[in-house]
Amino acid sequence: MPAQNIDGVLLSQQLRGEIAERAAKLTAAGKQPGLAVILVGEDPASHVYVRNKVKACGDVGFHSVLEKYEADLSEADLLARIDALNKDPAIHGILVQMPLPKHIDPSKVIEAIATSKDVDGYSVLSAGELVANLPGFRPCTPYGCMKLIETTGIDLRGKHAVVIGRSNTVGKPMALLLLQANATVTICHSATPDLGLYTRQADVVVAAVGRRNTLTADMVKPGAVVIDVGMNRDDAGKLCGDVDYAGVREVASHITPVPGGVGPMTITMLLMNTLESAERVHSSKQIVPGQASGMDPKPGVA
Ligand SMILES: Nc1nc(=O)c2c([nH]1)NC[C@@H]1CN(c3ccc(C(=O)N[C@@H](CCC(=O)O)C(=O)O)cc3)C=[N+]21
Repeated sequence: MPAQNIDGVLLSQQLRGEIAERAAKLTAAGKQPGLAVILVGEDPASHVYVRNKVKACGDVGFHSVLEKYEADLSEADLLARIDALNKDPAIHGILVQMPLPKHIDPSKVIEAIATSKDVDGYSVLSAGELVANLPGFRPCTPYGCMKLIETTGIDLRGKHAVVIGRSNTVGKPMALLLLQANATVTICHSATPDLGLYTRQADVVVAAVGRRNTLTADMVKPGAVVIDVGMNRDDAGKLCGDVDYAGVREVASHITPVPGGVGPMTITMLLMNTLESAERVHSSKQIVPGQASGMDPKPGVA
């Protein structure tokens, strides 16, 4: 029996419905959620993504502002814009679309965003909150992957999850989220000599490599859950993931398609983070030493 398709468009629709309801309550109370999206330069793909994000905001009743700048915008001017948005009470989330032009240091820009508005979850402080199990904004793509995995009903406790890829935006946070859900986690990457050796033992595989056909049917344990974060083009120029969907579908129990899997969920979790920022769900922004709410329940237990 072929794998069940995990439909990221459908799950996004459901979650965006809930987000819209919660947003309407805030708006009625005079606190409409607001997202600012900044785009620098001419990258055509970035223009498409940014347009989708702004449209998604409108669909759930958020206020949004899109600021587009020429590729020669100075780093200082960009930092000044972020500073103004940090202080703007109508804005609860700030997203600076990556990649930035080469003369701008992405790390400087990300760290300039107030942690309370870092809805991408890209800053060092947000990353630290994830590592420490503290409340905070989780990076949208791995956060969305966790929601997709949840729909399969799999209990991750005691399961082996293999993440392929170690980027700061996907692979590393993905591994931490799976770990937090009590999976045993293996991280594989470009220097892993025999990928199949690991993936064949996996109950869950998350592929986030950026190379098509990285995961093929012979590398997958029967019944595994397969999440495809890849965004590549095939020879015909069609969007495809890192997974050989047609082959792996015959072996896995559940699999996400590309497009229509992880991509839409990335935008949905951006909306969720922005909503929770407006609701001030994560109010832990001053970290008080010794009061970390995410302390391990039983200190000393590995
Ligand atoms: N600061 C920042 N935050 C980001 O979250 C961020 C970024 N920079 N830079 C670029 C990447 C890429 N990204 C995508 C989000 C949704 C889809 C998406 O919805 N994809 C659709 C298909 C879209 C199509 O057909 O081209 C899908 O998979 O079904 C894709 C890519 C967010 N990114």
